[in-house]
Amino acid sequence: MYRVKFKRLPGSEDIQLPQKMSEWAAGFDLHAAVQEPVTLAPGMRQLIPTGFAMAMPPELEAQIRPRSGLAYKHGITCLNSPGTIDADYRGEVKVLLINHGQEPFVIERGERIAQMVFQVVPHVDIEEVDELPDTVRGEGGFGHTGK
Ligand SMILES: O=c1ccn([C@H]2C[C@H](O)[C@@H](COP(=O)(O)OP(=O)(O)OP(=O)(O)O)O2)c(=O)[nH]1
Ligand SMILES: [Mg+2]
Repeated sequence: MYRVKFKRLPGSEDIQLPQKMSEWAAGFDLHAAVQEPVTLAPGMRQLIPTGFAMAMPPELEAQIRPRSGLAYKHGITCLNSPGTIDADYRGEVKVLLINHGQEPFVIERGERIAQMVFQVVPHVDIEEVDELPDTVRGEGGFGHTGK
């Protein structure tokens, strides 16, 4: 079990902190901390505040992912999916939504707009070399094994 600290930001006291909607949900739903309803016209993107900042242990990252219901019903998704929240980021968590649908979509204050999934991220040291170890695959890729 990892402990992650959440801090509500000024003006967002009424916004629900990220919340799991079922016991074993992978994601914590994120709520829109928009002051006024925001209308996303078809094809448009908007950075939506969530009203909180957080601090997690350095072995974690958090991914911001779309909600499938919004994607299926309205074409609303995260443009940079999955968004990456670094363990050392202390700014407000924001969600970059895009409307891939045909209709304008209104985001109301407090609405659940995306979800956040925590992951353990291996920290890696880079070593520059002249030769890489051989493999059977070699440089084959991008469908070289067939359809
Ligand atoms: O959907 C997202 C993606 C990122 N961030 C915040 C947290 C993350 O730690 C920071 C930087 O994100 P990223 O590394 O993806 O963006 P960048 O363009 O590389 O910016 P930077 O130069 O600040 O790292 O922005 C969000 O709030 N929401
Ligand atoms: Mg970056």
